[in-house]
Amino acid sequence: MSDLIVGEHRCFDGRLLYCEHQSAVTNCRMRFSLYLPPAAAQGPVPLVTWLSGLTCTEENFTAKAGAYKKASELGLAILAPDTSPRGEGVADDEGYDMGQGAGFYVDSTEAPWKPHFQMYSYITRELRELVLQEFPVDSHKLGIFGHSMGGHGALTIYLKNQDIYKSVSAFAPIVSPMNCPWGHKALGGYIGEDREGWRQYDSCELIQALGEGLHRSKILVDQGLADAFLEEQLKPELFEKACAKVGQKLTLRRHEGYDHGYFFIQTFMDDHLAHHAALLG
Ligand SMILES: N[C@@H](CCC(=O)N[C@@H](CS)C(=O)NCC(=O)O)C(=O)O
Repeated sequence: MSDLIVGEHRCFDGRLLYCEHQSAVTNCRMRFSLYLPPAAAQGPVPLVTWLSGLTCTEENFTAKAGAYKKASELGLAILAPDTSPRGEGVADDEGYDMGQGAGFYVDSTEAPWKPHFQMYSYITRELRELVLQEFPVDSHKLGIFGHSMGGHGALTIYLKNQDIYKSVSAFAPIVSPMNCPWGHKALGGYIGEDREGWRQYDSCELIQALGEGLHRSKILVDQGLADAFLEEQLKPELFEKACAKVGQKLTLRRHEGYDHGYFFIQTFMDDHLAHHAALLG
């Protein structure tokens, strides 16, 4: 048994693991949860990584998304990391939208964030390699999805690493941090005020820059129309336009009455898992 495991629960005949390790990338202890479906007892299974939104730890998705019944049936493993480095020696901000709980899945270049806030490298390199090494997961069948700040993380990480991730989807993603207050604050703080550097973390910019080089897997995005952040922060129409410009297939579903929270997420979770299972095979 892996010595990363600090808690284990049987769940829909699979294993829900809580894990902890010392990260060389974020320079602190990091926690994540990992669901292994029953099929993982027979051999490597596809893995989807879930990236959570602002204020979340690994626990929000694990306890509130209602994902594991379907993941068990489909034979999908799900990895849910924390959203930032944490601890007393780690920089923080008074606001909920910066610092601990708000890593934005970028590699910081600026003080005071740079020594720990390296979430892009942590997710795409260190954590991925650790999970592949320690658990029965198929390195050729990796997908990524997320919510809000984590939707931004999933879309940008997928677009920058299509050799690694074969499927992507998002719930209420921040599609263009270059065009919303959450993004301006986070990218300005973590990357610095030179907006040229922001383009590498903006899914609308990335998709247009890739153009014909795009992987042609369909992207799935769900958005609630009663989401309080829709107009000021999320702006899915910008991603819709960017995808249309380069011929990227996108299913963007707008749902009357749904807000930004995990009840919205759990309502459409099965569709997202089926989307990933179909693309990962
Ligand atoms: N005012 C909210 C804003 C943050 C927020 O809505 N976070 C979303 C992601 S952007 C979330 O998933 N919150 C935790 C939860 O619903 O379990 C708070 O402080 O919780």
